[in-house]
Parts: sequence; structure tokens; C-alpha cells
Amino acid sequence: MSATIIDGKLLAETIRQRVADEAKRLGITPGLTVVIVGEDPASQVYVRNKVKQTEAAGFHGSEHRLPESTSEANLLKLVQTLNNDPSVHGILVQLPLPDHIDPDLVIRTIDPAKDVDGFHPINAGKLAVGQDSLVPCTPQGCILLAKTVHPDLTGLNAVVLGRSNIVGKPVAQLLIQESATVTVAHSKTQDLSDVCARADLLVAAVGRAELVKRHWIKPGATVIDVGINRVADGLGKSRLVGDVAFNEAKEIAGAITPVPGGVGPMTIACLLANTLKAACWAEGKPAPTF
Ligand SMILES: Nc1nc(=O)c2c([nH]1)NC[C@@H]1CN(c3ccc(C(=O)N[C@@H](CCC(=O)O)C(=O)O)cc3)C=[N+]21
Repeated sequence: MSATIIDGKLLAETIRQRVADEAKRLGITPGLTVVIVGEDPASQVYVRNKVKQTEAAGFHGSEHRLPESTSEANLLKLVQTLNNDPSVHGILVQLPLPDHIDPDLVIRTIDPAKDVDGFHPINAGKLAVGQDSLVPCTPQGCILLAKTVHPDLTGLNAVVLGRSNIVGKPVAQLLIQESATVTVAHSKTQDLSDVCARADLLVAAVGRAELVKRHWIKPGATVIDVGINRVADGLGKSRLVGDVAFNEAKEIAGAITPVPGGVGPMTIACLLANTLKAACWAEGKPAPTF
């Protein structure tokens, strides 16, 4: 038996279309501003895709590219200017930042109402206590993908592999909210593969290329692969692989997300959904859910 391949690209397209339709219906043009510091080529591609899809949804997209040498003070000043600009509903400062800039300070400077990444401690706290907030995009995407297989996640044994603030922790919070039974496993977990093999739903978010092997997966389980790792293909080029050894995993899983074409496109779709939400709040309109 070979697993169902969950089509993240298709679901992301559907969500982006719904977001665009809702914005139009509400008569709102959401504005998303992306700030990128330095010249990391992978980041550049990602930022370009984001801006393209922002505009395709009828949103107003803008981009600030600052040199690697930009001071922390200058970046903070730009963030404050964007906080005070009513045409900007969402602000995303691309991570990672150069070493001389404190990412936590930058995140704390973003107006929580414009923090479409959902990284501000105010938004992380609201998520933890179950209040309406801007929820991190990748975790939201993971839940939407899991729900294509299990419309109701109640009572499922979910294992989240990874405990980062941007993926692992918020995914775990969302799964708790969905009434799943949640285990958070990580590099220090004992018998890591056995813990994962008990999961009906396994979310892999550790950033280690193809760490999760066939025997880590319960037969029939749903596997959501958050990893986006660039590895050499041996022919002088590189290819993207997830945190899961896809070819062997698909022989045992019930359903699995591919890389590329799984979680990645959903991250951008959820970013647009968050930007619409922020714009609705700013304009005093009820925010749609997706
Ligand atoms: N403040 C901040 N917020 C982020 O959300 C954020 C960030 N910084 N820094 C970088 C990471 C990375 N990230 C991706 C999102 C989508 C794809 C994506 O759409 N990938 C496609 C195409 C991949 C390709 O072919 O290059 C896919 O997986 O199918 C990839 C990577 C968001 N990040």
C-alpha cells in the first residue's frame, strides 16, 4: 500500500482564492510589507514568491530590502514607521537576521496587531490561552493539511517532532485546541523513533534532512513534513528534501505531505489569510476564517 500524497499546492491555491474572494467581498485591500535584511539567496526566492502571490490575491504588497550591514536601530526605526502606516496591515521581517541584530527585539517591536507571522509574545501568549490571535502560518498550514485526512482531530495521538517557537510549540498548541492527545518530542527525547511510531499524526519539524525513517512511522499514520532542507544531489546541484525520508515513508504511512509541494505553499496561503484578518481588525470588520 502506498500512502495518499497530500497536495499542499492545490489546497494552498484553494485557500488563496478564498482569501482573495473574501477580501473583495468585504471591499478591503489588505497591505502586506516584507522586510528582508541581507542577501541570502534562498530568502530572496521565498520573498519574491510571497510578493507575487500577495499581488495575485489583489493585496497590496511591498518590499523593503536592507543591506546586510543595516544597524539594529535602523531596522527598528523602519518597523516603527510601518507600525504607524495605516496602509500596512501586515509586517513580516524575514528570519534569520544577521548576527548583529537581535531577532527577539525586532519581533517585540512589531505591532502585535500587524504581526502576521504570529511570532510576537502577545500572539504566542494568546494562542497558549486560547484567545483569538494571529497564529503562526506554518503551524496553521499543518493543521489544515492534517484536516484533509482527519476532518476531526479529536482523540488522535499526535506527535510533534520539534519544539521551536515558530513551528513545534505553536503546532502543539493548535493540536491541543483540536482535542488531540499531544506529545512533543525532540532531539533529547529518549527512544525517539519509538515515540514517533506511536503517532496517528506525526508532524516533523526538526530541520534535519530525512531524519524520520520508515520504522519511525506507525502503519497508516498521517505524516506532515515541515522540513525544507537543501541537500546536494551529487550532480553539482541541490534539491529540497523534508525531515522525512519520503520514498520509504510513503510505503508505510496512510497519508503524507511531499517536499516541495506540501507545507511550504500552505505557509504563504496562511500568511495571506493572516494579512486579511489583520486588515479586517484594522477596519473594524468581522474577520473570516478558512
Ligand atoms: N519571518 C519569517 N516568516 C516565515 O514564514 C519564514 C521566514 N521568516 N524565513 C524563511 C522561512 C521559510 N519559509 C518558507 C515558506 C514557504 C516556502 C515554500 O513555498 N516552498 C515551496 C517551494 C520551495 C522551492 O521550490 O524552493 C514548497 O515547499 O513547495 C518555503 C519556505 C518561510 N519562512
